[in-house]
Amino acid sequence: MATKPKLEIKNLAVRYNTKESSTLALTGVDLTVEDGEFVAVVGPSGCGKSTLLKVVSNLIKPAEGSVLIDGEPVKKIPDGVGMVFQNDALLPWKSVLDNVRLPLAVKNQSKEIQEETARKYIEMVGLAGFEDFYPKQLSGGMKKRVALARAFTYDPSLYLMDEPFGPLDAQTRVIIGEEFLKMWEKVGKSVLFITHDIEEAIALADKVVVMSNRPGRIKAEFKVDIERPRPFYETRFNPTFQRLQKEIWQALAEANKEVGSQL
Ligand SMILES: Nc1ncnc2c1ncn2[C@@H]1O[C@H](COP(=O)(O)OP(=O)(O)OP(=O)(O)O)[C@@H](O)[C@H]1O
Repeated sequence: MATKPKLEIKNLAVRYNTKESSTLALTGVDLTVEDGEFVAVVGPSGCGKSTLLKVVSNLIKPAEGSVLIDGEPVKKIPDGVGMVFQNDALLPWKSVLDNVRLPLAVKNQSKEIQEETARKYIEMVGLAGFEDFYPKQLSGGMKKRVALARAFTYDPSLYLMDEPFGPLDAQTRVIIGEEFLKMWEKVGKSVLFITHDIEEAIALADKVVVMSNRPGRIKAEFKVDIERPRPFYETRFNPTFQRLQKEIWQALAEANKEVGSQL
């Protein structure tokens, strides 16, 4: 029997209304994330990628269409959804260990479980030995690792990620991407991942979705038929990767040329 998709977005339209203006940010968006699937979304700046995540996390309401998680319409910030955003804030007054165990403290798990789980993920992101450090003592890349460890500690069934490696330099991006991919391949949860980086999208995802200029629509979808586990960096020398890279560049170039309706 086919399992229900983790996330189903149907005929979604989103409009930002102010006293002076009304902006159609998304229109006719259909997108599915299957259970355990990693979907990356790329698209021109301002095409509505962040808006899409905000609707899924119920931070804004759509003008039309529906968002279903596990077949149920989203009515509040859904349980079991973990968010990692570009400028993910750690609590500056809490140590690395306390930041990472926070989601379990909120869930009232025992102190032993909190510590054991948090230490496991701190080690997995390569920060063993830094448990008692405070955020101000860490580099940008290390803070990002702490944020990822915290997301994994929360253990959501659906990850919503908006440019999670955004502020990092190119080399750190690759290192963190590698760590993240290894961790994700172990847990295998559903992910909706926004990025402007085509190579990152192909290296990570099962499916890459290209959005058009505003108002954002789905322009094309590409299945990434590259076996797992994948080496995050070396994957880019795989012929399938290179073919996809070319096709996605072309789709994006066309999407960039399209002049969308401004209303
Ligand atoms: N709060 C808001 N009020 C009015 N318009 C908004 C608001 N937030 C976003 N927009 C508009 O909606 C459109 C989509 O914005 P969004 O941030 O979703 O794009 P994006 O694809 O994530 O962009 P980028 O890649 O540059 O981060 C843009 O034209 C933007 O100006």
